Order: sequence, then structure tokens, then C-alpha cells
Amino acid sequence: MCFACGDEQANGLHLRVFAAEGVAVTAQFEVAAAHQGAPGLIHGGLLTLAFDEVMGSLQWMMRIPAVTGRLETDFLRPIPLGRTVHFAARCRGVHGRKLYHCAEGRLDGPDGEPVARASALFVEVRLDHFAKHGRAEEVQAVLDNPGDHRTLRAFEVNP
Ligand SMILES: CCCCCCCCCCCCCCCC(=O)SCCNC(=O)CCNC(=O)[C@H](O)C(C)(C)COP(=O)(O)OP(=O)(O)OC[C@H]1O[C@@H](n2cnc3c(N)ncnc32)[C@H](O)[C@@H]1OP(=O)(O)O
Repeated sequence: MCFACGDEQANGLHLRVFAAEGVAVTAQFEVAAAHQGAPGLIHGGLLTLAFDEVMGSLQWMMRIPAVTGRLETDFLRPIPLGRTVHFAARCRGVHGRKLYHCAEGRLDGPDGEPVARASALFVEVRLDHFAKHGRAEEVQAVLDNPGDHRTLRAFEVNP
């Protein structure tokens, strides 16, 4: 039940990520009242979470299991509640186990005002990273119902 993409998370981000041209994805995030930091504005940590999820989604397209090693966000403009942030992320390169990604967020449309940018290093891991470090019941739930994972389904597309 991912906080960024899970439907079951009442106050989650409910991010939907779509394959784009090349090793790239797009996504939208409707900023709700529950996502407030300063009065009437998005919490910066949640915006970073959204970047983490969107850039993390590239690994499904690349078929490389990976976790975030480093993530840096530039907050360019305040983002009011009730607006929609449109994200575009792409892989800039791969070196050994290291995946270098970048992303930007624009307000209210894919060509809207740029409001944030991020870059990240993801590190490839073996699948047993999750079994070894995760709590047993959630790991078992994934093993029992692998098709329930939204992101896996989202990228089941013909090239
Ligand atoms: C069975 C169940 C199935 C489940 C089905 C799968 C579900 C799949 C869901 C995925 C969902 C994703 C969700 C969104 C993404 C997250 O939010 S992931 C959660 C947040 N991230 C973490 O918890 C990661 C915690 N950190 C770690 O586990 C370890 O530090 C890491 C990142 C795996 C690296 O450790 P390591 O494997 O020992 O590798 P290490 O040799 O230290 O580093 C490898 C290379 O990366 C570099 N590096 C590592 N960290 C850094 C850093 N912070 N800065 C710069 N360079 C770094 C190293 O310098 C090294 O470089 P080279 O020497 O190769 O040039």
C-alpha cells in the first residue's frame, strides 16, 4: 500500500504514472488540503516524495529493481493547494548499478510554469533487498498477489 501511488491511502498522493517517449514517464499530482505545509501551500517534503515516486517508476520501465540512494529537489515556486503538478522524468544515464534520473514539475499542465526540479541517484538492488529488509507480512502480501501492484500493471504495454 504505497503512500505515493496506493488507492487505499486516504491522504496519499494517488499518483498515476504513464510511459512517455524513450526512457521517460509523466505523472500528475492533485494537491489536496491534506498535503499542506505552510498555510494554503504544499508541504515541500511531499513534493519530494512525488519526485521520488515518479523517478522511481523509471525502474519498472527499465526492468531494474532499484532504491533511492540520493535525491535533491529545487523548489522554484510555491505551490498552492487545489492545483495540479504535472511531472516529467527521464533516465539520464546508467553506470554499473547506478541509475541517474532527473525530473521537473509544472503547474496545471505539461507546458505550465516550472515549479520544481529534482535529480536522483537510484541504486540497483537484488529483489531479496525487499524480502530481507521489509516487514514479513507486507512482503508476503506482494508475493501472494503480485498482480495487485499498480506500477507493474501500468507498464504492461506493447512497445
Ligand atoms: C520480495 C518482494 C518483492 C518486492 C517487489 C519490488 C518492489 C519494488 C518497489 C520499489 C519502490 C520504490 C519506491 C520509491 C523509491 C524509494 O523510496 S526506495 C526507499 C528509500 N531508499 C532506501 O531505503 C535505500 C537505503 N539504502 C540502501 O539500502 C543502500 O545504501 C543502497 C542504496 C542499496 C546502496 O548500498 P549497497 O548495495 O551496499 O551499494 P554501495 O556499494 O554502497 O553503492 C553502490 C554505488 O552507489 C553509490 N552510492 C550509494 N549511495 C549513494 C549516495 N547516497 N550518494 C552517492 N552515491 C551513492 C556508491 O558510491 C557506489 O558507487 P560505485 O562504487 O559503484 O561507483
